[in-house]
Amino acid sequence: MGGYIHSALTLNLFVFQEGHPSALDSFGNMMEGAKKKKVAIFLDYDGTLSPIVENPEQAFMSDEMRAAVKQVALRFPTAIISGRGRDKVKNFVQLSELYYAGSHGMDIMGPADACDGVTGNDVVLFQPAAEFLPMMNEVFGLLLERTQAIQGASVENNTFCITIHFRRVEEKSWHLLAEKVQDVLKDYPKLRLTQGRKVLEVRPCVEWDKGKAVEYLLRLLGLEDSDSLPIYVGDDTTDEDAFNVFKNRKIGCGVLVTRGPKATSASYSLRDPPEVMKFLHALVNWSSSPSTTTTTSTTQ
Ligand SMILES: O=P(O)(O)OC[C@H]1O[C@H](O[C@H]2O[C@H](CO)[C@@H](O)[C@H](O)[C@H]2O)[C@H](O)[C@@H](O)[C@@H]1O
Repeated sequence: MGGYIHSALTLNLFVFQEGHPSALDSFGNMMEGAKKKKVAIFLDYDGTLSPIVENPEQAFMSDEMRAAVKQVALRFPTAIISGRGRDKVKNFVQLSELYYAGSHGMDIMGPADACDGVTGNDVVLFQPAAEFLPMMNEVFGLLLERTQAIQGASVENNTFCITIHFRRVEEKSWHLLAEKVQDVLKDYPKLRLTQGRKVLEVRPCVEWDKGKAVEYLLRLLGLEDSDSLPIYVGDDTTDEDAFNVFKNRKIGCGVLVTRGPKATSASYSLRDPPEVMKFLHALVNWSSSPSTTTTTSTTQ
């Protein structure tokens, strides 16, 4: 019996890898069409640049990863697109050369020197759910209060999104936690509940997600045409919104970070953050190779 299950899993993985080859093994193919194109890089944070850990406050990225992202950002317009609050993810990444889209893309900021006529500090570019801020703070307080009795549960304020973590909650209490969250939301019809990796997330009912944030940044950077090659690397269900933009518009390359087979709209895969780092190094080497003539966006 165990042998059959093992063979079935191996077969599933084989089928997945056929459809979503490794972005490292297929790097040449992936970048073949990119010569003379304007490349832009979009990176998710948790599970992509940093490992998934029990305590979300300790999801640090390594110095090597930071150095790799910095090298990429010096060569291509680069953005971090995260479910975390913008300031929080920026504190983890600690690089000023990047665009940051926090709260699943609902809080977009650019480096001042990349924004017309602005010098000095970072510039907030777009907040499609700005009016929800007081409501989000109110609901954050209620969720903290109503879930505090559940051992291991924690609530994270991600500005335009509230994340309820259950990674450290006993499985038998997951249902109770979900009920408590739904109970709070009954009084807030303008908020909706989504799910990520061992988290529930409360978001405003606005038509905005990581995919919309990527489209916004592509427009801003003048990278919407077929002369561009945007690449998005992410590991979570929320990253599928960005992969779908590429798939529907027939542009770019989506790269899913996963150890096992998953339903995805990405075209390529990588196994874990160490492989993501190798991929970033490959991009840096590729941009420096003599046969590569990349065009840099004028707004970068
Ligand atoms: O869009 P992302 O940058 O991937 O952010 C998504 C959520 O990531 C964080 O939670 C996840 O990582 C934690 C640390 O490894 C882990 O403990 C948790 O179970 C994961 O879901 C972050 O804490 C959330 O706020 C983000 O929404």
